[in-house]
Amino acid sequence: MKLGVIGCGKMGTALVQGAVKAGAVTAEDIRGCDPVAAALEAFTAATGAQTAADAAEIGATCDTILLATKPHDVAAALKLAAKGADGQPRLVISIAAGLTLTTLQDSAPENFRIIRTMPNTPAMVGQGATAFCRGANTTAEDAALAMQLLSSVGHTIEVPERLINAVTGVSGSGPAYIYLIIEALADGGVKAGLGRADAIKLAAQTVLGAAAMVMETGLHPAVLKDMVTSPGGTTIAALAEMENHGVRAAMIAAVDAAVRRADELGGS
Ligand SMILES: NC(=O)C1=CN([C@@H]2O[C@H](COP(=O)(O)OP(=O)(O)OC[C@H]3O[C@@H](n4cnc5c(N)ncnc54)[C@H](O)[C@@H]3O)[C@@H](O)[C@H]2O)C=CC1
Ligand SMILES: O=C(O)[C@@H]1CCC=N1
Repeated sequence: MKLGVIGCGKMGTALVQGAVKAGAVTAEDIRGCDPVAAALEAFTAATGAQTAADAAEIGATCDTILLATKPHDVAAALKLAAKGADGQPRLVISIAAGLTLTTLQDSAPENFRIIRTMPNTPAMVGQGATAFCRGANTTAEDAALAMQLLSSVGHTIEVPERLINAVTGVSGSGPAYIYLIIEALADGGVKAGLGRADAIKLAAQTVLGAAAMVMETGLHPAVLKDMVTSPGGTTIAALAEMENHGVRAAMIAAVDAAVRRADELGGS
C-alpha cells in the first residue's frame, strides 16, 4: 500500500503519527501534501513521511488516499486527486465531518472507492475512538484495510452511515468536552489551594482512571459512581451540585448540538 495524505493538519498528522508509531504503516510508504508549508513541515517531522507537491501528485502515486482537509476543501481536493489518478482506481478514506458517502462519491470518479470515517485526536497517542462506514463499491479488503489502519490507533467500529454523525457528537468532538472538564476540575483544585501543575495531573489521571474502570470492569458508569459515593460523604455533596448546575443536561445538549452541526455540514 502507498498511502497518500491530502491535508496534513491536526487530524491527518495525529492519525498518521499514531499509525506509524503502531507499525501499521511505514513512513517510506506515506506521502503527504498541504499548501501550508508549516503544516507539511510539522507533518513530516512527526511522521517521517515523504511529501508530494499537491493532491494531483498524491492521486497519481498512491493507491490509498487519506482525505483530511476541512469539509469545504474536500471537493476540490478530490477533483485534483482524480486528475492525477488519470483513470486508475483508488481507495479514499475521508475523515471530513458531515460529508456523506453520496456527496464524496459525487465529487470523485466511479472507480474511486470511498470509506467515510470519524476518528478523534487521541489517535496520536494510540487511544483513538473511531467509527467508519463504507461506500457501495468498496470491497471486503478495503474494509479490512481501513479497520487495520484505524484500529492501529485505537478502538474502531464499523457502523451504518446514519450513525456517523452521532459518533461525531460523542467521540469525534468528545475530546474537547473532556479537556474542558479536566481544565475545570483542575480549576476547582487550584481554588482549594493546589498548584496548577499538580491539579491538572490529578484531574487528567482521574479521567484516565475512571475511563479505564468503565472499559476494564464493563460495569455501568452509574454503578461505578455509586462505589465512590459514601452516604453523607463528600462525593454526594459534589454530585448534588453538579445536578443543580445541569451538567448531565449540558452534556446531552452538547452532543446534540455537534450532531446537528455535522448534519448541517453534510447539507441536511
Ligand atoms: N480535529 C479533530 O479533532 C477532528 C477533525 N476531523 C475532520 O478532519 C478534517 C481536518 O480537520 P483538522 O485536521 O482539524 O483541520 P486542519 O485545518 O488542522 O487541517 C486541514 C489541512 O488541510 C489542508 N488543505 C486544504 N486544502 C488542501 C488541498 N487541496 N490539498 C492538501 N491539503 C489541503 C490545510 O492547509 C490544512 O493544513 C476535517 O474535515 C474535520 O471535520 C475529524 C475528526 C476529528
Ligand atoms: O470540530 C470539528 O468540526 C471536527 C470534527 C470532529 C472534531 N473536530
